[in-house]
This record gives sequence, C-alpha cells and structure tokens, in this order.
Amino acid sequence: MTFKDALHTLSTQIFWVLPPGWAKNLMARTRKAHLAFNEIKQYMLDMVHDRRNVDNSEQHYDLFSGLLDAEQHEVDGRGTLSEEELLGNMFIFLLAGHETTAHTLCFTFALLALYPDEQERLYEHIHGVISNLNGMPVYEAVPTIPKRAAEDTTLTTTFPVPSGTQINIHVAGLHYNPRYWKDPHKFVPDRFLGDWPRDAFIPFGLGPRACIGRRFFETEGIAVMVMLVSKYKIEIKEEPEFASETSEERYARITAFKQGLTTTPLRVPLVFKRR
Ligand code: HEM
Repeated sequence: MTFKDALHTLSTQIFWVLPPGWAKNLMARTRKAHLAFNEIKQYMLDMVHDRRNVDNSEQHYDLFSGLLDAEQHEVDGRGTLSEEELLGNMFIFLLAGHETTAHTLCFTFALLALYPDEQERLYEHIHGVISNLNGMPVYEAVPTIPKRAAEDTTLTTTFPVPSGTQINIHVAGLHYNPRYWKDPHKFVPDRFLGDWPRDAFIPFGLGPRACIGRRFFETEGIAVMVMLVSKYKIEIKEEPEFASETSEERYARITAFKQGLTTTPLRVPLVFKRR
C-alpha cells in the first residue's frame, strides 16, 4: 500500500481498527484497515530511521525533529518519549493534521469558486487574507468533538452531567445555529470582520485540549490560499451533464460531503486558470 493510500484508508476507516485483534480478519474492511495501520507504522519507522541515520547532514526545525528530540533528550528534568509514544505522536499528527487541512482547503476553494465576487475581493485584498481566513472552516473539518466529563457538573446551570458522562459537542450544530449567526448557511466572510460570537465558533475546539495544530494550519492554509488565489482564478468545471442545473442544485452538488472522522467533500471539480 502506498503511504497516501494507507493514510486515506485510516482517515476514512479508522474505526475498523478498533475491534479486538481476533476480529481483524472477519471482514474485508477490517483487514484493509489493519493492513493500512501496519503499513503506516512501517512508514513511520522508516522515517525515524532515515532521519536518524541517513538524513543527518543538515539541521531540521520542524515538528518531526521536535518529537525526535523529545525521544532522545530529557527536557527540564522530564523523561523522554518511549518509541511507542514517539510513534503514537507521529501518528496523531499525521491523522489529525492531514485530512482536516486538505478538506478545509478543498471546501474553501469550492466556496470561492461558487462565490466569484468574494474570490475577486480576496484577490484584490490579498493582504486581508488573514481575517478572511476565519471564514474557512464553514464546513467544519471535525464535525463533533468527543469529551468525557472529568467531574460532576451541570450544563446551562440546570442540566446535570455526572462524572464520566460521554459528551459529543456538535460543532456543526453550533456553527449553523441562527441564534448566534445571521443567515448561517450563507458564505459571508465579512461576518468575521466585526463583532462576532467567538464562543459559537469552535472549529479547533476550546480549552487545554484544543487543536495543537491550529497555528500550523493557519500558517499553512494562508500560505496555500494566498499562493493559489493570487495566481489562479478558481472556477467550477463546466460539465455537459450538469448544464441545466439551477444554482441551488449546483451549490448542493459542489458542497456535498460525507461524514467520517472528518467532513469529507465528495467531488469538487475545479478549474484553476492562470490570471
Ligand atoms: C483545518 C484544520 C484543523 C482543524 C479544523 C482541526 C480541529 C481539531 C479539533 C476540533 C480537535 C479536538 C479539540 C478538542 O478536543 O477540544 C483537534 C485536536 C488535535 N489536532 Fe487539529 N485540526 C486541524 C489541523 C491540525 C493540524 C495541521 C495538526 C498537526 C500538525 C493537528 C493536530 C491535532 C492534534 C495532535 C490534536 C489532539 C490534541 C490533544 O488531544 O491535546 N490539527 N483538532
């Protein structure tokens, strides 16, 4: 399996690795998920080996080097990472950082193609891209955030939540709630320029376990978007079989998704034309 196939299989079918080991040969999809899991482990071991033994001619300043350092050196008297912890951290960074970023950028380009006026404004004011970028996770890459109550508490002061209760925070439900957002289904990047309800926008979660890769994504996402929008005009590909669709049908087709670990776009045929 290629690295790309293994990562994609795990991103879309990670839950099939969870049944106990004896069950892994029961179905084609559990077999495939386990195969992908083992392949990724092997790829990660190869990366560690290469970085340690082959590629040590230059100094690296990236996330991967930080993890390798943490495995090899004690920091502030704190212990090192075991190899299992190193691989576990590499795995979560790969899984949590890959499709979230790819799908968010994909939906962003789809929306810019569906709203050419907004794309032109972004092109004209490319330096305003940072504030506009807040509009990106309209289709939240992570649709629900699972949590477990660490102690007895209450929600909205009346609803009791005993310690140990499993809670799923419905991110999409919050982002489309008309109580907090005017016309929540409209793509209006300007809504993030003035005063907006910050507690009702949590694409990266909140609190001490919020997304550790947020800044990484915001840097990477802005760089990719600025590069592409400044050089290309992004359009929806014209296909004869859809020639008679209404604009609503077109919008629904382009933004259709399936829900897995992340919100996954189904098919987004875009054309990037050189400006
Ligand atoms: C559009 C991009 C991304 C979105 C929407 C996103 C969203 C999230 C969300 C909702 C969580 C759970 C937060 C919580 O439990 O409260 C999370 C956790 C996490 N994310 Fe991201 N993420 C993105 C990109 C990235 C990237 C690029 C990386 C790594 C380079 C990353 C690494 C992680 C890790 C390691 C965690 C687990 C943190 C922990 O449990 O302490 N994410 N992310």
